[in-house]
Amino acid sequence: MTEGAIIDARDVSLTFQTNDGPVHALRDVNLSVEKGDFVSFIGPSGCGKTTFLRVMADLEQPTAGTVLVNGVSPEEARKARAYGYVFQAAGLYPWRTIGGNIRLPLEIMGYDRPVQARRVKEVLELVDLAGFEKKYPWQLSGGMQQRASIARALAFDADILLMDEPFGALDEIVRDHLNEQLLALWARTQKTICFVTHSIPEAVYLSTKIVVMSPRPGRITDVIESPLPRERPLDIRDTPEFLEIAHRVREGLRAGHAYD
Ligand SMILES: Nc1ncnc2c1ncn2[C@@H]1O[C@H](COP(=O)(O)OP(=O)(O)OP(=O)(O)O)[C@@H](O)[C@H]1O
Repeated sequence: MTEGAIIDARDVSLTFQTNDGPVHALRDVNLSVEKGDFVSFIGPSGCGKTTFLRVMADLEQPTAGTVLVNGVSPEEARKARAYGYVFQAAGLYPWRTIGGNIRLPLEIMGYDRPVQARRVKEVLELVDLAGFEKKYPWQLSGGMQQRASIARALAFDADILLMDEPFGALDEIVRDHLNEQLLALWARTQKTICFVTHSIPEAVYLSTKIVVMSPRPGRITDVIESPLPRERPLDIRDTPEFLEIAHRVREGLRAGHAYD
């Protein structure tokens, strides 16, 4: 295992057996994520980004290779509640309040009520939703709902946050705002974040490490260590350094594209 790695993937392959034959979702994926990294996975549809996140979260089993999370298997890491997972859609239960949604995993795990109440308050503050505990999801905007789902993923105070295109369905202005807030949250909590996106500017703005993937079979074609400072105002996107990284990501995507 690489020294200091919080996630270590070695020669990971995953083939789905389907009625139309095998689908090679991942082939020979090697990746090391350090504690406190913000890693984005970018690549065309079907290149295995979600599959890789699901392998880390113990929701899929690789066909070959090994993955270690905090030095143990994904299954052991899941049982130790090493990660929170944020999905593409906010996925909040409409019949529960925002507080009730965030509390649900804590209720299931049998946390004491005062602990539940304290955690709900803390995570709502972290995502700037203090005071919205008693609202229902439909009373919140799409961006606020997505923040509530991030709060739910933070409820266990897991070290690792796995985020699968959480802002994909939101308009650009809301997305910019959430990107800024996510960076602030990351700085405050020192979490390790793995983030799937289709957006080059989003990947470059957020990440310390950008993983470029290509499809058929899904594999990593480039890993870019970002030289940008960790503190990033939105207008950093107009700087030559930013544009240079964006250019390299674009080249990586182009090189890996099959055009079929
Ligand atoms: N459970 C499954 N059974 C069969 N094939 C699957 C399964 N899950 C994913 N696949 C296939 O594996 C490949 C990778 O899928 P995956 O969802 O990981 O891609 P992705 O890069 O996240 O795509 P997108 O950007 O569209 O979300 C695709 O060809 C997909 O059809």
